[in-house]
Amino acid sequence: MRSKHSIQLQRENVGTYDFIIVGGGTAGLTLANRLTENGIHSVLVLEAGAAPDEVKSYQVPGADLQALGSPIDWAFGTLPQPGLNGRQLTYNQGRCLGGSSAINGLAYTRGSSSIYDFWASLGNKGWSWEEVFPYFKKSTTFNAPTINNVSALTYDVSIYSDGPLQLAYPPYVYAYPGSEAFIESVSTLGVPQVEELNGGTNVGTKHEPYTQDAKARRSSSYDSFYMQAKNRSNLEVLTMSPVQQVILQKSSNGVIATGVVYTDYATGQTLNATATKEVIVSAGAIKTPQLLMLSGIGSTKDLASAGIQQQIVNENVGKNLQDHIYFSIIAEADASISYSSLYHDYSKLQQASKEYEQGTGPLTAPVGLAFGFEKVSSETLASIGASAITTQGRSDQAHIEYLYETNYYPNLPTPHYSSKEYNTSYVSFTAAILAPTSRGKVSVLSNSLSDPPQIDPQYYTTPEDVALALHSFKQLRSALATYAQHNFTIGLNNGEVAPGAEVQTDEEILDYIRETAVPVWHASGTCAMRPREEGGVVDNKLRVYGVQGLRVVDASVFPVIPDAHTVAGVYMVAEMAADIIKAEYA
Ligand SMILES: Cc1cc2nc3c(=O)[nH]c(=O)nc-3n(C[C@H](O)[C@H](O)[C@H](O)COP(=O)(O)OP(=O)(O)OC[C@H]3O[C@@H](n4cnc5c(N)ncnc54)[C@H](O)[C@@H]3O)c2cc1C
Repeated sequence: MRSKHSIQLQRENVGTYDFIIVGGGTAGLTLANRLTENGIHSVLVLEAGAAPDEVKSYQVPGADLQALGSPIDWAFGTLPQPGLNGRQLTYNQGRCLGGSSAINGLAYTRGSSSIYDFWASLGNKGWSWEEVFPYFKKSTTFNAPTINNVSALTYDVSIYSDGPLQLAYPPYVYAYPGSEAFIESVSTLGVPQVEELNGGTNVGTKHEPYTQDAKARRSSSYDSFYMQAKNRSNLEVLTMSPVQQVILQKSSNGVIATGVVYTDYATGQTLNATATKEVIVSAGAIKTPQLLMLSGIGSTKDLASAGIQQQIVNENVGKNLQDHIYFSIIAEADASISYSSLYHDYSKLQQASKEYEQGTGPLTAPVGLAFGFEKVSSETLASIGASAITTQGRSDQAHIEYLYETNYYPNLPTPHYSSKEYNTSYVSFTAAILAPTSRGKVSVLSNSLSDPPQIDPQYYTTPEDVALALHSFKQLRSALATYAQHNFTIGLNNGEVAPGAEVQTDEEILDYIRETAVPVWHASGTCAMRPREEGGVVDNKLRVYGVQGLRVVDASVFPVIPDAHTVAGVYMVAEMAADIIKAEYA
């Protein structure tokens, strides 16, 4: 779909704006809203994909996994991963207005204050928790639950405000006993049940709010920031318009970004648009470094091997890729607490759809239903061989996330596709490392946007990451044993079907993890905000080193990945960036 704005733009060939934003995703649409709200600046957003309504079920929280592989997903692939026994993973990223906020798992988590204080300590003045917190708050509205009969549905309304992004607990969890039992089980691991996790202390277990409104519809940046701004006359949004290159001009004052080259899919034309003030790249942590490289900004070796003429040398572009990665222990469970049947019995799915129309039932909630964030003590980190984490300024944060999934997760290998297992239901106990020490890379294969970026996350390639993975597996097994006392699981060994009780030694456990882990899709850090000589691509005002009029605003600027799901941090970065930019052009 093309927006009406795009048709108008095409006809009139209006090509000059104050700001051009590349990518109408999470950060891009947040920024577009804030930069146009004073009515002074004109903004063009160029988005490679369509509007998310192309896949209307994107709005249904419980259909979150169905968006993967659909037309609004880039569905990239990784390079073979040495830490995953050579497996190549699909790497999903949103390709539509709303970007990844339109296809993600909806969890809204800000992370520990110490992460942002750490960002500031890395040479990023202005980014401490105290300074970023108002921007987390500004973007959100929290819709308090109408029923208060669930002990883990707690919240502190003072840390949210009246921003466009809607947050809520799904109606389904009001009456769902499974996640309460999970929270209780995780609390036996030394992870206390807490009232709120988004106020700067990200250690504990509870339900978390989701990016959905009071009627259980997804609130992506498209549904929130874009919908609020879409009729402003100073905002133009072009869908199906991938940017091929940022135009850089050399002058006596240095290199200046003056606009972009983009392809208009509707007409097949390749056009220019001009920015009188700035080009802002918000194409996400995978595509932003790719676009900078295609524009001639990057490492000499990488650009030369791809046949790209270098404009600016920056060895750090695409480096420092950080991500979280999940694995799960899966247990057979009573059908009443599992979503499994929705994946193999269409009558159940149809029933759930009808319930959703009434604002109830399993589709009001995403598949990941309850959370626990463990801060591993320095003593334990030392005893498992992960003490390097403490010396890297990351001792005061959550190191592991525990997540409760109401189905067989990840869905490969999937026993319910075989006839023997057809009617079996499952729940999954999932763990992710939140303080990865491994670092990967995004690079380019050629000088064409048509070639996919080369994604190499390097999961589980450091001893610390492996040690934390093993630790979390053992923690998950004990949590499952507690959970089994509620009689929700079926069968021996607390219902465990994967990997199964025969997997016991560290070597066997690690092999299972390497064979089954999947990304959490939190790609960050590939255009890090840091001093240039310490690995940076942008400064603390998010300006690309060596180029005037060019900024990056998206997950790629995170210098260090937060100990949480990343979307809240992206909204915060975009809110901050908008104020930084508006102050510069006031
Ligand atoms: C499947 C999945 C599940 C996730 N689950 C969660 C979760 O539950 N909670 C959470 O907090 N986080 C989650 N995340 C992560 C979170 O959604 C992302 O970190 C965040 O949305 C990234 O925002 P961004 O602005 O950096 O990039 P995006 O939102 O991905 O936006 C980038 C945009 O740029 C566009 N684009 C790219 N290249 C070009 C080009 N050349 N020209 C024009 N446009 C271009 C893309 O199409 C896209 O719309 C998930 C992510 C995924 C993919």
